[in-house]
Amino acid sequence: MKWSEISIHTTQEAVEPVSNILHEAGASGVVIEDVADLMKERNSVFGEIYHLNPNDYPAEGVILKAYLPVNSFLGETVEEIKQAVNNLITFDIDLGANMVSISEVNEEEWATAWKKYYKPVKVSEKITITPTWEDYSPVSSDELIIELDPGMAFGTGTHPTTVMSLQALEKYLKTEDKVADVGTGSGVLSIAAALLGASSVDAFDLDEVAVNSARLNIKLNKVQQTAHAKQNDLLKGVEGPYDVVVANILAEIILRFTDDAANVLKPGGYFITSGIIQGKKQDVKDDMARAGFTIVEVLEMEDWVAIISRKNS
Ligand SMILES: C[S@@+](CC[C@H](N)C(=O)[O-])C[C@H]1O[C@@H](n2cnc3c(N)ncnc32)[C@H](O)[C@@H]1O
Repeated sequence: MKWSEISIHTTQEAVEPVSNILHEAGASGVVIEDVADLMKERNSVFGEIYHLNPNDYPAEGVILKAYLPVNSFLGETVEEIKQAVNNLITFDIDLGANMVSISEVNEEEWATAWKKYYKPVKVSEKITITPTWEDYSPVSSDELIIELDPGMAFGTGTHPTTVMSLQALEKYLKTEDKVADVGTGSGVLSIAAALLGASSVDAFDLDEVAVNSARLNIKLNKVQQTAHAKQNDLLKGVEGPYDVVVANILAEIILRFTDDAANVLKPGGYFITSGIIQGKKQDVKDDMARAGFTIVEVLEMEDWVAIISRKNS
């Protein structure tokens, strides 16, 4: 698969909002590099990756790098990223150089770029996510290890929205539960659900590439007896019943299927939603109440919110 590297040269102040834009555009991880450090490697970095004259770069600021798969939506996505970054000026955020550059990298270069940054991460009490190339040994006997290969998946599994979803699954999922994972991406939440003892997990994603990568990761983690990935638009045509529905997807999309989630969940079942920005928290809470849910917990990490609701009996 071909990947596109999106680099944005900006200021420290803009790191968080620009990272959020990249995440919302579908990047599962953002690499932040200090320009001063990069200048030290100017020959390789500026020469090979950016194809720019190093003298054009001031020795300050940061470069945010994210990777998106090259597909038919890429052009549109890049335009949306540029637009969203420029919109930040309206909020008085100093974008500095605000240079957006795009280059295509192949599988090998992409994997090498990630290998530098992607290490095993303990994301919850029990779950550690580790890249396939790391030789990781569990620290305790009840530790659950999810192996992800970002060379064939979207996610490193360590974005705050994913981490909060994993923490909520660990807390609310019971052994033998039936689970639906809406917007599975790399399949990380489905793998976690299976490792936590679910009896079956249906993983849905609209994107065919995501479905394929979820299938590969499910197999890699040896949970293919329990978890199955399928291309599907949200919960359309899905009957359930489920004990848990988990969805790490944008608030605007969650609002489109709260009724369907209520329909497929058993009374008392949990709806774990993440990927919600602070500004949309109240909209999602209100819609949960309208659709027959009671909010049981709200988690917050950086600027992101996860809402755990329970279907009323
Ligand atoms: C933020 S990613 C979450 C990936 C993974 N579940 C995680 O927690 O790391 C959101 C996923 O939702 C998928 N998605 C977006 N719209 C969808 C829809 N209408 N139906 C199903 N999946 C959708 C995207 O393709 C993407 O893989």
